[in-house]
Order: sequence, then C-alpha cells, then structure tokens
Amino acid sequence: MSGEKVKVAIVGSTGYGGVELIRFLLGHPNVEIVSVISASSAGVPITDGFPHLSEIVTQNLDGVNPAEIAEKADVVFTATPSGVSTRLVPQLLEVGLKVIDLSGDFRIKDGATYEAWYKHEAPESKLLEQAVYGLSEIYGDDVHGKDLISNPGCYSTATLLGLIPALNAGWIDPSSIIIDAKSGVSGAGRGTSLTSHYAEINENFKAYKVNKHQHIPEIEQVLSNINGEPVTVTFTTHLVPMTRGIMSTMYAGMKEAHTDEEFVKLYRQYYEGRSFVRVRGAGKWPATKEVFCSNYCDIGFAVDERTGRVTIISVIDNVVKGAAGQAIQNLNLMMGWDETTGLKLSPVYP
Ligand SMILES: NC(=O)C1=CN([C@@H]2O[C@H](COP(=O)(O)OP(=O)(O)OC[C@H]3O[C@@H](n4cnc5c(N)ncnc54)[C@H](OP(=O)(O)O)[C@@H]3O)[C@@H](O)[C@H]2O)C=CC1
Ligand SMILES: CC(=O)N[C@@H](CCC(=O)OP(=O)(O)O)C(=O)O
Repeated sequence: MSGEKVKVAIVGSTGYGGVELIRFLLGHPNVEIVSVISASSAGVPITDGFPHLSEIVTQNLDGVNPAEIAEKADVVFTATPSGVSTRLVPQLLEVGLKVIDLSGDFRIKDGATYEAWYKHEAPESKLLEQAVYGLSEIYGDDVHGKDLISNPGCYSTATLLGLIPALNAGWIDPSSIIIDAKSGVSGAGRGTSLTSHYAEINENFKAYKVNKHQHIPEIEQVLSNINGEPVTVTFTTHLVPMTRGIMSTMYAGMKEAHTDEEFVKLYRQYYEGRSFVRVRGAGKWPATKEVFCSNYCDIGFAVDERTGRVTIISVIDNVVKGAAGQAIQNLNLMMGWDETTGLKLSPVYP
C-alpha cells in the first residue's frame, strides 16, 4: 500500500464486536474509520449509546446502505448477527467492497450443514467457496489479497489453536477428543436475554447448548481438514459470571507417550513467529485474566501418564482474539501488513 490510509466502515458498530473494532482501529496506524453504521439508530451520535467514546468518535451513526458505504470505504467489517450477514455481504461485495465478516454465516462450507446448526438459510454456495476462513495463525497465507474473510467463532478459535498442532503431528487420537469450554457473558452480545441477565448469571455457572452448539460443525470442519479424515468431537459450552474470556479445556488420548516438555516444544515450533500464540512452559496453565482485552491466545498442557491422555488448556478474550482482534489481524494479513499492526497491546491486569 502507499502511505494513504485504508478507509474502513463497521456495520454493527453498536454491538460488542463493533465497539471493540472501534477501540482497536482508532489506534491502527494504517487505517481510518470513515463510517460507523447502525441499522436501528442511524443519524444519532454513537456517543448517545456509548458515552465512553465522547470526544473520541465524533461521527453520527450511518444507515446500512451498501452504495453509500462504497463511496466512503475500501473495507467493511460486518459485526452483525448470523442471518443478517448472509443477506448483506453479497450486496457489499457487489459494490466493490472487501468484507471481513464476524458472524458464523460464511464459516461452514456446506450450506446444508450451516442450515442444520444455525437454523437460517445458507448463503449461496459460490460465496461459501469464495470466503476464506480466517483462523489467522493457520490460514493466514490464504487471506492475503482476498475480498471475503470469514472470521472464526470465539470458542472455535480457542479450541482449534489448542488442538491443531497435536492433531497435525499425529500425537492424539482424533476419535477421543472432548472439549469443555467456558465463556464470559459478553460472548452472547449486547442484547439482553433471560439466560444472560444479572440475576440469572451472577453467582451461577451453567452448561448450555450441550452437543448442539453451532461451533461444533466449524471445529469439526477444520479438524477434519487437518486430519485428512472426518473428525467428530464432544463439545460442551458453559456460561461463567464474568464479562470477557474463554477457557477451552481439551482432553485427548495420546497415540504414544509424550511428556509435557515435548508438547511445549512441539507447540512452540508450530507457532514460531506467530506473536499472538503464547505457549506456557511445562506445568504452567493459563488463566483468562492473562489475556484480558488482548489478542493473545495462551496455551498450556498436562500429560497424564496414568490415563495416557493429555489435557490442553487454551484461553482467549472472546471479544478480541475471538472476534474484533482476529478480524483486524485478518485485515492486516489481507493488506500484506505485519499481522500485529495496531494489535500489540498488553492484556489489562488486574
Ligand atoms: N461477542 C462475541 O464475543 C463474539 C461475537 N461473534 C459474532 O459477531 C457478530 C456480532 O456479535 P456481537 O457484537 O457480540 O453482537 P451484538 O448483539 O452485541 O451486536 C450486533 C449488532 O448488529 C447490529 N444489527 C442487528 N441487526 C442488524 C441488521 N439487520 N443490519 C445491520 N446491523 C444489524 C445491531 O446494531 P444496530 O441495531 O444498531 O444496527 C447490533 O449492535 C455476531 O454474529 C456474533 O455471533 C463472534 C465471536 C465472538
Ligand atoms: C456466551 C455465548 O452465548 N456465546 C455465544 C457465542 C456466539 C458466537 O460467537 O456466535 P457465532 O460465532 O456463531 O456467530 C454462543 O454460545 O452462542
């Protein structure tokens, strides 16, 4: 790129993913936010709903009009609910925009599988083929120069980054994988619901969508590609009374005995040069607070010689590496910039 900044627009800028995109993009040296967009609040200042952005974002919210977006922007992030992107993204591509979609709509390559899990009509198969699945550390090379990037799911990101090196090396039995995942409440978005309001979630801890979560086909699609044969997983999600953070705890049988130190070495080699994956030393397990508000994914291991299984623990911030941060990482990869541009912020602690 020349010295000129890339102009970006954000549809769904009033949601948690959208507002986090704004926070990071404001500090991105190669980018200018030219439009913050809302379907329901066009014409009003974004600061009406988000006073924390006062004096920082002075624009009014724009409406969802693909032709108007194309007049202003080069790239658009769609931080919109699943089902919305299916209809909107083709219109945005049609007017010449590059799109990075944060929803689940373009992640599943088989339309019938998408419809079975998401209960929405799938996008047309041509676009499903065109969309590049933007799990940055694994498929980053495919993102460069592409027009449509499908940002991975939050649980899928933590889980896949935790499993892929061991599966790829043939160290774990693909038929034995069990995933026990927990998320903070912001993962459900800004809208209120009975399951996520304060009295229901405070001092509570509950499983939900057991064996029915929409990230199961996404995780299985990628693991099957890596494995070369179909992989199915047992996947249970839980809601934790905290705002941000995902911990994915994964259990798998080892094909041959390996030590914690060998796992650490394997993973450090696999992720060499990828700044946002931090592999903990033997006997050190990550906590969600250690990646809070950052784009890091931290991974630790515990081999159990007694059972022949390994436990892999992976943590991310769902709103950052699980959504807005990885979307910006994909923008960087799309544009051929260093993938860390605008993203190298330390986690917030405590
Ligand atoms: N929260 C998270 O941790 C993660 C979220 N995701 C995915 O990212 C997407 C955004 O999530 P999140 O920000 O949490 O969701 P929110 O519910 O917080 O925000 C979604 C936004 O989409 C906008 N919207 C709703 N309907 C339409 C429409 N018809 N046209 C245009 N915009 C619309 C709404 O704003 P308005 O009415 O003002 O337009 C709303 O602010 C979702 O698909 C979600 O599944 C993925 C990974 C993690
Ligand atoms: C805590 C919580 O409710 N999390 C959401 C994650 C939503 C999400 O990321 O949705 P898509 O990736 O499918 O778009 C859930 O479990 O459905």
